[in-house]
Amino acid sequence: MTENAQRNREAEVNLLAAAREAQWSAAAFMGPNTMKLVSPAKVNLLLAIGARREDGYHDADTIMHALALHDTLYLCAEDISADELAKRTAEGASREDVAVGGPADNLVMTIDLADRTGQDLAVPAADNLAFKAADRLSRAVGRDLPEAIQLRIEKHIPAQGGLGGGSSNAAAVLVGLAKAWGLAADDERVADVARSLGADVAFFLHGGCALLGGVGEVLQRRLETSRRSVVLVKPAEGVCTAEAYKRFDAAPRPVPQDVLVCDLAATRADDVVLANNLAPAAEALLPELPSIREWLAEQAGSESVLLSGSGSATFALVDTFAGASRIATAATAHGWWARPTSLSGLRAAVVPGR
Ligand SMILES: C[C@](O)(CO)[C@H](O)COP(=O)(O)OP(=O)(O)OC[C@H]1O[C@@H](n2ccc(N)nc2=O)[C@H](O)[C@@H]1O
Ligand SMILES: Nc1ncnc2c1ncn2[C@@H]1O[C@H](COP(=O)(O)OP(=O)(O)OP(=O)(O)O)[C@@H](O)[C@H]1O
Repeated sequence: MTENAQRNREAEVNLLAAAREAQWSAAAFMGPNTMKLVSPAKVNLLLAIGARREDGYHDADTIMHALALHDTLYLCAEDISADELAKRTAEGASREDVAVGGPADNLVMTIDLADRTGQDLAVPAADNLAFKAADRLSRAVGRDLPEAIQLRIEKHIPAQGGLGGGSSNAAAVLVGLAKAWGLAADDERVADVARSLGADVAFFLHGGCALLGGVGEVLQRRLETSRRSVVLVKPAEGVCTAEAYKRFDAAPRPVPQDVLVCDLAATRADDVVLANNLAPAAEALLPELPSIREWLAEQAGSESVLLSGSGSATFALVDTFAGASRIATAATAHGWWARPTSLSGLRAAVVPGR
């Protein structure tokens, strides 16, 4: 094939992909039963890990703050006939984007994951936290009639960044299905399922800024949110959260007591002194992380820079969005993924007016 023909072939493929995207967006925007959901990222302003418990999890005091950076989800749940369920279940058996769950294998879910972060994240539907959320909620409320759920996830939050993307997607699905299934917004079964899915999921039901205890899933109280800008910088590699905790156990180091006392008493996000005692363990797993932290500290001052959760995203708090954008542009030139954003009061929520 000549170079030109090759280029034309690639252009055709891109056009096809673009047309498919446009078709999906149009369907999503026009479908009367399709809900649009916002699914924000988070950073941990404080992460104070304590002792390892019997179940392998660690006690944790954490202050999480939602970001304006978010994934967008489109969710459509519809009743189907038993024949249709059987047909879709049979078709789905050989497809990675389809998973079947519910108390009577009655729920067939299709997940279309569009990764906009450049990572090309591919997660089989059955492993997607969004599916696990739907499956567990349907069991918790005993929905056993044939049902189909179509979910589109447009990802802007990089995975394995310590930014809680998967957990936030799960929370958004819980919120969307609670609405579709006529559950009260404060139905305890929604909160219970959230806590069962992972340490970070419950936070996203509240969003904004909050102090959490337990293993990071028990809301203690809310803090006044901040309006500061944020720049996120992440190397190509992620950090596996479980690995970071394992490394932490080899040499546990507490957050300094004076910082902990100050943070546990803080009522405003702006008063929180940044601290994360999981950071040394995560940084030991990924040698590029200390270089990113040092580079960011030169740009924004070391007291404003912290690894988020188990990483691999490091964030810096900056006073202006222009400042965050300037640093993000410079970080991109180093080959890192970087985004300017801001702290926000967002939570996992249905976008109204659709
Ligand atoms: C690092 C943080 O993101 C900070 O917000 C969280 O602590 C982790 O939240 P997450 O990703 O929702 O974590 P999960 O999916 O619940 O747990 C992943 C793994 O991390 C470890 N883990 C997590 C939370 C915790 N308090 N103690 C732990 O030891 C466990 O090995 C667990 O198997
Ligand atoms: N909806 C989802 N979005 C992203 N990742 C998902 C999702 N469902 C399951 N995963 C899996 O979870 C892994 C971690 O993704 P996630 O974005 O939640 O990481 P994280 O930012 O480190 O999370 P946390 O801050 O909660 O530890 C991914 O590598 C992927 O295999």
